[in-house]
Amino acid sequence: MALVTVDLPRPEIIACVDSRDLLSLEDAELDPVTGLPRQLRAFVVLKDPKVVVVPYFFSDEECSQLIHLAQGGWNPSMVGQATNSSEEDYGKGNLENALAPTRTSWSCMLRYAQTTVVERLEHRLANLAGLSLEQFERMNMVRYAPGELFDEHHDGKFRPMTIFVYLNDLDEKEEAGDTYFPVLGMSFRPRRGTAVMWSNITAEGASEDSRMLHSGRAPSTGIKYGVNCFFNVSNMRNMVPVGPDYDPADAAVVSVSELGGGEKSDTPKLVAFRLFRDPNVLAVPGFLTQEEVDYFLSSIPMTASATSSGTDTLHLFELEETPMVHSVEARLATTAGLGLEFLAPLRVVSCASERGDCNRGCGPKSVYICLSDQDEVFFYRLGLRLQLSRGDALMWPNVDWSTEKPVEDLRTIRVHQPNAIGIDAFFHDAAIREQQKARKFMTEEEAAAVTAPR
Ligand SMILES: O=C(O)CCC(=O)C(=O)O
Ligand SMILES: [Fe+2]
Repeated sequence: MALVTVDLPRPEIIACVDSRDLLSLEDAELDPVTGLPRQLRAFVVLKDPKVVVVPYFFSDEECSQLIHLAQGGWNPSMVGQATNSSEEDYGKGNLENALAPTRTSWSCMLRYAQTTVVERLEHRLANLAGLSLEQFERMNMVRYAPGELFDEHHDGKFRPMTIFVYLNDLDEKEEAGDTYFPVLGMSFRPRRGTAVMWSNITAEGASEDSRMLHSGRAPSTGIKYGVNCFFNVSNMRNMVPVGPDYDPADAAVVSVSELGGGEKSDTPKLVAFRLFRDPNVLAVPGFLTQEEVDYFLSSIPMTASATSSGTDTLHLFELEETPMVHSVEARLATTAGLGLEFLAPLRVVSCASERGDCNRGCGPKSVYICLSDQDEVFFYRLGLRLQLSRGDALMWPNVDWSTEKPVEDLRTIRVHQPNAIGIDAFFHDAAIREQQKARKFMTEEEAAAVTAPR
């Protein structure tokens, strides 16, 4: 990520920190409602430089949700091309732009407050760091299949603080997959929900603390999931101001299938209706044909059922998996006015009917296509109730680009009717398709079948 300028001596003896030894499950006394310890405990495992470990900082459910949100959104992790960049670029962190053998993991950036859980974690992280929420960068998820790694690097002096949280446990016998600090002589074992926090700058604050060099070492079996929670020197978290939530009774009701007269002709012509100007919410009646709706519904495994109150993925399609999937993807790209290469894999989902639980998606633009006979999507910050029939689509932005910096737009959060099923589609900021094809992505099944040499 960042170039390291100083060569410091490295101790031969390495201290391995297992957060479960610091605080066992029996001692943690988890609250049955939140899944978190009644009292979070932070352990200072090193005084200078200060390194803090917080066991059970995220609950099991919170960890699972983060992994779920990244599904289909994994891109090969990138590194900065330090040799071509100026000191100024490095200082600003404008560097993650190239594939490199020194970083072979996969990454996915979540959106700010993508769900209520994400928003809650953002606040918890800022409290732990003792820094402002505005300095928080979007959560940067990482995934390592066996053999994949992130070699020695420094998170950068433009990031005063890093909190890295492990989102799953590796096999009990697994000794690899740790986070290793060669200059400190310390190694951290991935433990679900455990946070490790350190500062990347010296106490004086002006320069990089070169002792914080670290690597994410490759697991040998199983997949390691984690999330980078970086605090930046600059304000990053810009949000569109939101007013109070609407009551359903005070909202405008629009029947999407009746827009444009509601006739169904033999030669379907797609028309996008703008239902809200700022933010720009579009509705496209009859976006999918009956045949297409049936096809997507038939992808849902018999055993699939929603397991949480939030958005649940029932089936994730591969990119261009079949000619029908490809043609729907291409239609989405044209209608959204964005290139196909930005469109993430389609997911058939069961939708959330509780406020805050619905996944806004990782990208700057979202699409929802109704597969249920009927649904009502309530944008409770816009006061807009949109009645949908099978095949009708909605599109909206998650980010306001009208000024030069991206501003997160939470006005388009929504709820559905209970048990609604549809397709969630997200357009990313990056050409996700090209990137996803640049490296072989190992599925959970493939990863379970391999052991990487250590
Ligand atoms: O995976 C790890 O253990 C550390 C990852 C890391 O340091 C990073 O992504 O910046
Ligand atoms: Fe790092």
